[in-house]
Amino acid sequence: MNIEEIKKEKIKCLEWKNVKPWYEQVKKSFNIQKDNLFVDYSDWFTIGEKQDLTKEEHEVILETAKKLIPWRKGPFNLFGLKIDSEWQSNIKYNLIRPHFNLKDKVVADIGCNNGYYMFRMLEDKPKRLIGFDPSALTMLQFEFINHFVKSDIIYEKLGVEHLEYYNHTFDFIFMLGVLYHRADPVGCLKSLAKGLNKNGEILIDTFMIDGEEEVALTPNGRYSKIPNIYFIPTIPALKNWLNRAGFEDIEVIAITTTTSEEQRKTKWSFDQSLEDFLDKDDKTKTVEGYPAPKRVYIKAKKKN
Ligand SMILES: Nc1ncnc2c1ncn2[C@@H]1O[C@H](C[S@+](CC[C@H]([NH3+])C(=O)[O-])CC(=O)[O-])[C@@H](O)[C@H]1O
Repeated sequence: MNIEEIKKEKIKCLEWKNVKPWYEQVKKSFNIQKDNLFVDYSDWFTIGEKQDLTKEEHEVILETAKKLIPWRKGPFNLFGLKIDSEWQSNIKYNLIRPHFNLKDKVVADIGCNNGYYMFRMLEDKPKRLIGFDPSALTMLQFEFINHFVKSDIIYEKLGVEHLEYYNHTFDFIFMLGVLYHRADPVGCLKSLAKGLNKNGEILIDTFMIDGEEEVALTPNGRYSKIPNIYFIPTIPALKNWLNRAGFEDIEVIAITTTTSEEQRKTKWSFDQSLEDFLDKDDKTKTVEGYPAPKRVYIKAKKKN
C-alpha cells in the first residue's frame, strides 16, 4: 500500500460537490490572521477572546462554524462563540486523563473526529501528535480550529486500516469509539499492534455487554439507530481479542453508561441524540431492544 498515493487521492475530496462549499467557507476563515491568542486547554477548549476580532471577523467565524454543523465532538469556545457539540467530550477526556503522560511521545489518535482530544493533549507536550480520521467534515472542523491554535498536529484523512502502512510507528495510540465500527475487530487491534513501537501502549474504548461469557452481541442491522455497529463484546471476549492481537497487561480503567448529560441534542448537532435512540419506556434498552450503550475503557501494552 502506497500511503502517499492514498493521501493524495483522499485529499481530492475537497473538490467534491458536498465538501467544496464547506472548504470554501473554511478558506474565508483562513483570511483572519491572529497571533499570540489566548488558549485554555480545559473542558471548553478555548481559543481567542471576543475583543480579538472585528464585527466582520466574528461574522465569518459564526458563518463557518454554522456551515460545519453537525459538531459531534467538543465543546469549543472560539473568540467567545460557544460551539456546544452533541457530545460533551470533556467527560471522556477527563475520565482517561489520569491514565497517560504523553510528554515527548509520538502519539496517534485514531478516529480523532475534529481533534478535540488532540487539542487537549497538547498540554502534555508530546513529541508528535497525529490524528487519523477519514471524514472530510471533521477534517475541516479541525483545520478551522487549528488555524487559530497554530499547533503542529497533523490530521491524516486516513482510517485505522492505513495505520500499519504509515511512514512511522507510535509510542502511544488512542482509538476511542472506533472498534465497534470495524467488521474485523481482531484485525483492527492487530493493526494497532503493528502501528506501535516496542513497549508501545494503547488506550481504547468500545461498547460492551455485561457477562462473564466470552461472547459478543452482533446486532441485526442498527444498534441505538447506528447502522455500522458490528460486534459488542463482553469484557472477557474483548480481553481475548486483545490477547490474540498481541497485547498484554490489559487493564480495565473504567466502565460507563452513556447519559444524556454526555450526549444530547444542541443547536450545533443533528436533530436526534441519545434520548431518541433509547426505548421510551425502558432506558436500559435501545429502540431495537438491545442493552443500552455501555462502554469499557482499556489500556494495554504491546507484547514484546
Ligand atoms: N476506518 C476508520 N478509521 C478510523 N476512524 C474512522 C474510520 N471510520 C470512521 N471513523 C471515525 O471514527 C469516529 C467514530 S466516533 C468517535 C470519535 C472520538 N474518537 C470519540 O471517542 O469521541 C464514534 C462515537 O462517537 O462513539 C468518527 O469520527 C469517524 O469519522
